[in-house]
Amino acid sequence: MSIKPKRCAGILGAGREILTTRQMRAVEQAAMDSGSVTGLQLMERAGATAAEQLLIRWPALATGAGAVLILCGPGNNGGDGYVVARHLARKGCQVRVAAMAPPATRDARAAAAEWTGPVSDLAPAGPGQPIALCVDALFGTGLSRALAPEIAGLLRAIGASGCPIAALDMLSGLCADSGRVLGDQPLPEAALTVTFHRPKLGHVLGDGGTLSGRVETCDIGLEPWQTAAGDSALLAGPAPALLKRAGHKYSHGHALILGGGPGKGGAARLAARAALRAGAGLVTLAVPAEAMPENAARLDAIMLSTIDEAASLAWLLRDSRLNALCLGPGLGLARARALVPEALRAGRPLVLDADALSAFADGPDVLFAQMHRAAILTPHEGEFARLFPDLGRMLRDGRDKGPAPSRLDAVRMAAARAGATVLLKGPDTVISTAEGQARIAAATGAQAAPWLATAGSGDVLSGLITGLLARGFAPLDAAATGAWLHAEAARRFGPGLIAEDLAETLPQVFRSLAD
Ligand SMILES: NC(=O)C1=CN([C@@H]2O[C@H](COP(=O)(O)OP(=O)(O)OC[C@H]3O[C@@H](n4cnc5c(N)ncnc54)[C@H](OP(=O)(O)O)[C@@H]3O)[C@@H](O)[C@H]2O)[C@@H](O)CC1
Ligand SMILES: Nc1ncnc2c1ncn2[C@@H]1O[C@H](COP(=O)(O)OP(=O)(O)O)[C@@H](O)[C@H]1O
Ligand SMILES: [K+]
Repeated sequence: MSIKPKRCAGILGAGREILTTRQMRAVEQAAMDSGSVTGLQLMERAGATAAEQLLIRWPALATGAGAVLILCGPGNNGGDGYVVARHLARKGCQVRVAAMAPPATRDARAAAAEWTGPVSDLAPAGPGQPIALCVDALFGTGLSRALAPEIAGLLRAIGASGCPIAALDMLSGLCADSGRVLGDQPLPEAALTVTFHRPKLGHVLGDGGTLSGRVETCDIGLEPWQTAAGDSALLAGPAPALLKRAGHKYSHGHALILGGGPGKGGAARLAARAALRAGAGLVTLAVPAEAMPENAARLDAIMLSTIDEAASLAWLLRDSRLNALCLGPGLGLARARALVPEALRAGRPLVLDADALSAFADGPDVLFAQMHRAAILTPHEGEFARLFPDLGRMLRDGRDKGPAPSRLDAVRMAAARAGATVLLKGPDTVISTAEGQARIAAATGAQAAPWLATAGSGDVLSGLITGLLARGFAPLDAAATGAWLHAEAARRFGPGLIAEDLAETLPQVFRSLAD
């Protein structure tokens, strides 16, 4: 069978589809049903391209300098492993294959039959034998339950020995649909995961964002059948219209940030500054009268207004140029209970965060009953669990069986229930509209931005999204672009970041987009 080398790319790329296992199988099935390719040919392409990636990352293997241990499972993931073994051996690598069970699918049996070297049991394959690389071909998208303790233990021992692990398709033990580790056995971190056609949810969500290591996505010729996947979650990225077009300040919108009482104004000021830096033409911060002196002393480009009660908000909103609102950061629970219904009644695009969410923890349905489609809720995990206790439990409770429910499943259900767009914050921020259109802003793996775990960074995110809403972005685009900008600013600034730095780094991010 002649195989041409295929194109491979890292995981990132705005707008990239991230597939579920079911979607991946649908694409594969559509390709096979077309008669253009067989399952065995796909396996051959997968194994060949994976072997190529391994040699790009560890070129010394081809000199025979160290042995490669390939652990093969019973399914097609194991089948890929036998193909990798053959290609690596052909390139001069010292290859050892260990199987946990005989191949159990037709394609895996055919791939195993073409591997002419010895195959040992898994047990003696553990540490003690010097190996330069371990290829994990135990389980991929077919993982249906937790790894047996001895298998997880073997992977951990290999990881602890310092030997890098390269996973084929998924690190074994990780649920491909949620990125959650099935069961309670810890897994080591892979140095590299080579996946096929498209990244899977399990590479970016949950533990998968870290445990997958660097993810290389390789083309195996399935592109013509991608449509069989249907609608997918997309990776968040900068919306095409992010750079400002010509116009005066009012053509870029006027954001209204509702702030709280004296001594508690930092969060709302952070949000207001972020809204302005995101490009809103004007930003007004509205606070109670007693908080005016404090805010007036701290603000210049941001305008100030007094709002003491719901009636004064209603009066202010008679100005229809105030086209996006932000309620939550530093607002205070009582003020949130008073102002959120009035803000929602105006029907304008708005962000509800922090206190504007917690204020309704006792009766989330009351909040949802007032919701409209231009609203965006931006809870962190704690706020999410307060508003959607059953979904919070669904994410917290351990799972032995796959597929485990993912953060994306949870946010989709939450958005449908709330009747609004919901953005669930975390290193793997997930966003869904009420209709289930989804985006993932992954700040994990090569795109990690751990510096975002700092007080006030969520307030900045609310402000960024509000600024983009003021500029006229649709809620899903505002949320996804805001989350991407937030993480991108953090990545650019790097270690030492505090919340104030995020908005100040935005000009650099915008400049890089203009280049
Ligand atoms: N889709 C594509 O386009 C392409 C897919 N390709 C490759 O195929 C892979 C998917 O293959 P797959 O469906 O055969 O599943 P796989 O991951 O090998 O495992 C299933 C086997 O494991 C078993 N098993 C499960 N969990 C277990 C556990 N905890 N402990 C013990 N056993 C467990 C399960 O048994 P069962 O659950 O039935 O009891 C079954 O026997 C995919 O990841 C990619 O590498 C490429 O070749 C080409 C293109
Ligand atoms: N480890 C991390 N990696 C990437 N992003 C993170 C990490 N931890 C937190 N974040 C992001 O930082 C922000 C924190 O928001 P939040 O929890 O509301 O904090 P605060 O209330 O202090 O502003 C969210 O946008 C979240 O996605
Ligand atoms: K694997």
